[in-house]
Amino acid sequence: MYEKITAPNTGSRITFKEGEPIVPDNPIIPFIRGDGTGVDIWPAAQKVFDAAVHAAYGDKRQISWFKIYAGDEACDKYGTYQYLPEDTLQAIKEYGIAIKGPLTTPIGGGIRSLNVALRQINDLYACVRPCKYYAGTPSPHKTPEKLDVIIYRENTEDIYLGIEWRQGSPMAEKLISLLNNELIPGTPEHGKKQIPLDSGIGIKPISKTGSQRLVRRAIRHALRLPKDKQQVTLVHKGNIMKYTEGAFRDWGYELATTEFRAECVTERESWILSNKERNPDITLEENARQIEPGYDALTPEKQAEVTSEVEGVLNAIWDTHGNGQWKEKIMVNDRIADSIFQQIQTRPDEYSILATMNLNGDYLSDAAAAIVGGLGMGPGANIGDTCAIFEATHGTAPKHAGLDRINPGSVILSGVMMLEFMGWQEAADLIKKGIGDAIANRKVTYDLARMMEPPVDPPLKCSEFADAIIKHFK
Ligand SMILES: NC(=O)C1=CN([C@@H]2O[C@H](COP(=O)(O)OP(=O)(O)OC[C@H]3O[C@@H](n4cnc5c(N)ncnc54)[C@H](OP(=O)(O)O)[C@@H]3O)[C@@H](O)[C@H]2O)C=CC1
Ligand SMILES: O=C(O)CCC(=O)C(=O)O
Ligand SMILES: [Mg+2]
Repeated sequence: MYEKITAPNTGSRITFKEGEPIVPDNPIIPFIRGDGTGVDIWPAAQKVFDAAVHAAYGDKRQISWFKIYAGDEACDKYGTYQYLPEDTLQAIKEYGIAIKGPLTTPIGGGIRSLNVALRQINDLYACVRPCKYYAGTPSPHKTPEKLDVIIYRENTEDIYLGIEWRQGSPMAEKLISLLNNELIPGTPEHGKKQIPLDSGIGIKPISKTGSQRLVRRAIRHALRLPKDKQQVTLVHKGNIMKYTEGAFRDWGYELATTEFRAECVTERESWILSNKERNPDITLEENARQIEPGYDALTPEKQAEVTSEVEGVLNAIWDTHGNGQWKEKIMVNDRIADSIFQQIQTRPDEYSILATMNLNGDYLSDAAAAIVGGLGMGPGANIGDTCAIFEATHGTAPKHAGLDRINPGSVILSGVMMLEFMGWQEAADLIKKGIGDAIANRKVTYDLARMMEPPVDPPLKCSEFADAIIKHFK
């Protein structure tokens, strides 16, 4: 049934029920080694995964690895330009959970990005990237231990839809003409704006369905966190782009206050409720004044809108959320994208889950990883309703490829996420302990070694770091 690969002859498939995996004791898990530093990272990571599963479960549980191909390795095996063979797509679909190393984005035509293609083909709509500090990890930040966030990044639309036209192409010219001559003049709020004729054009679609399914997963995750981390922040640039970024925020709030009404409170609702808790006789108008900066400068219509919002909230949730009950709920708030970049630096402990659209989440996940030690410490998962692919935040880091020096930490921590997703918590915990203790004992690769005080010299090789992690299971 496959053209050039054969599944292991031991083990069985992981299946999904209502978005959750059902995992046998001997699952078959496809893996893609990856390009560039994938040659160094994958063997190191696989060694750690196998050792952890064996240490946690003895012979009772075991992963049967199924090698599948993408990127340069696929071209070697399947032929020129065969970056993403049908065999690979079929195996991922069939076995449900896969893990991969980084893949080079080919320059030129064809598939825009193999990594993005894998996420879109499998509808892996949530890119989940936790950034948590391991004690002893060197960081450019003074208090990196205060950052413990999980980025939930929408993974299929926004710039990932990749709808663009090159400057000067007939389609770009046609579209600009349509926009300048019909659509912009036909929309009074656009005034006399015109698109310069020599523009390239990119389209950034943000759908309600795509936004809400991402936020749904983020809220469900928040429900599983300890009480003090039960918070979801909607990240957007809605002050500028109201119908894409602003809509993402609005749809997020809508979902939180309908589907998760019993479990959630929004930040604004919490202000309204606490105003009344502090002063039970507060008028609706005074309450509105306290939640809306510049209330007195608003038009009477706008003031009436805010007052009616206050009344609506009190009528709807005072009984269920008032008198401090809201403090037990998941707090849903929102922050403007540029502000959240400084907030994770200046007030890192005020955030938990950051739900973002695609591009904002791409930037934010590298930035947050930098605080906790860099791209060598940035794991990730791409999750859909019937499939999940685990992979690091970083790319192929080509200048380090084949030198056995790169930090395999991100792929190893992506494996920890995979084991947790499978419910194999004991094995995941062993790896986390191993990484934490190795770092605390200054057993680190070059990237962390150079930032340590005093620097670690010589640093461990990539393969040696894997051994150090295993040694520190005990
Ligand atoms: N999911 C994926 O597979 C992704 C693939 N890519 C692709 O990867 C290729 C290279 O992209 P590039 O922009 O160079 O970004 P990379 O993330 O590959 O590397 C940039 C730099 O980050 C540091 N770094 C990356 N990985 C690690 C690691 N494991 N341990 C320690 N440090 C690390 C290195 O910094 P230093 O040298 O200073 O130590 C490296 O030079 C491109 O083709 C890109 O499209 C990019 C992102 C994600
Ligand atoms: O696929 C790529 O080239 C880039 C992907 C990326 O940057 C990411 O997933 O964070
Ligand atoms: Mg990225």
